[in-house]
Amino acid sequence: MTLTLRALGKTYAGRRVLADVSVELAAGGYTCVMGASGSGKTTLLRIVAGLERQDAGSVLLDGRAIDDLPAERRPLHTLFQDYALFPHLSALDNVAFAPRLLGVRDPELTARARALLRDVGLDMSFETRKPAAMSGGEQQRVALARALAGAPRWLLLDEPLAALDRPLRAGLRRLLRDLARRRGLGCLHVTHDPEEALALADRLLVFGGGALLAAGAPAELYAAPPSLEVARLLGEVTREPGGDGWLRPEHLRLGESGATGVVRSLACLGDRWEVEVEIAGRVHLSRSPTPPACTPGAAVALAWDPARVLRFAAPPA
Ligand SMILES: Nc1ncnc2c1ncn2[C@@H]1O[C@H](COP(=O)(O)OP(=O)(O)OP(=O)(O)O)[C@@H](O)[C@H]1O
Repeated sequence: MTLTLRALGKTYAGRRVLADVSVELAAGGYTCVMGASGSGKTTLLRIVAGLERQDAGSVLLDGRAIDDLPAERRPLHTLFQDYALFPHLSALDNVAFAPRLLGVRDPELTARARALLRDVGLDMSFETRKPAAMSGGEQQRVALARALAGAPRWLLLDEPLAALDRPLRAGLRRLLRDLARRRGLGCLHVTHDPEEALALADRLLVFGGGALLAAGAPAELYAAPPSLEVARLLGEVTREPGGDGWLRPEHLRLGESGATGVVRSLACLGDRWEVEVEIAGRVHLSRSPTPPACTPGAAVALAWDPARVLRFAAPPA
């Protein structure tokens, strides 16, 4: 089902939160939504879910407006950061909740809920456990199984992994991507995390000040962002030594020749190294996968490929 947002607008107490947002999202596509805090991402998701009413524009599924359809009748399911499981129900009963409402009965009901728990990587020991006896990652897996149980056409995800620590996040991210792809499920996923957006999305929407600033393939927007704001949302940038452009830190290399400066600091970030180099009073950031052969205070040179320099028009005054 194609999801179309047509000229959506929303104002809260005289303040415009979304302005004329139009975009068409293909069935089965994985779209991530990024933007600074307060840029209207959650509001957009809530409007699509039917939890909030827009002031202008329309939400359409396969070309048919669903604006008058209450949230529970839309073929969508929303996954929240805080899981929102029913605390008094076991994992199995949480998952069985929607199909039961739809009239599915045992033994089909239990079989279906069990299969879904298995699909999200939870073994039989979870069936009788209630949310309070589960970790955050396990609860989010149950929430995902519950979301899938109603066979939605679109999954709306509002920072679903934000409360989890890094290794858990990576595991759930892969699970989400695999489940969505295997089921041809469309996903609209709000995240602050560029790594998450780059890993999951085949399409990225970037919001700023309630408007759509950029839309495209995440890797392309990372490599060629249309503005400094979009560039920064997707990762760090550092100034071009001696110039007015910008570079991704991994494109600024410590070498034998180039712009010379002094090492200010060195840090190992696990899978990469980060070096701050000061040139003419400005600090530049260089990242590499291998340990740099320098120490703080040493004189070094920075080199870069001019084709990697990002240049942006000055923002409107
Ligand atoms: N019910 C409401 N009443 C009044 N203002 C609201 C309401 N809901 C949201 N807002 C305001 O609308 C703006 C956009 O909020 P929204 O939650 O959509 O932003 P966001 O991009 O999701 O932010 P964050 O990344 O911090 O979650 C914010 O300034 C927020 O304070």
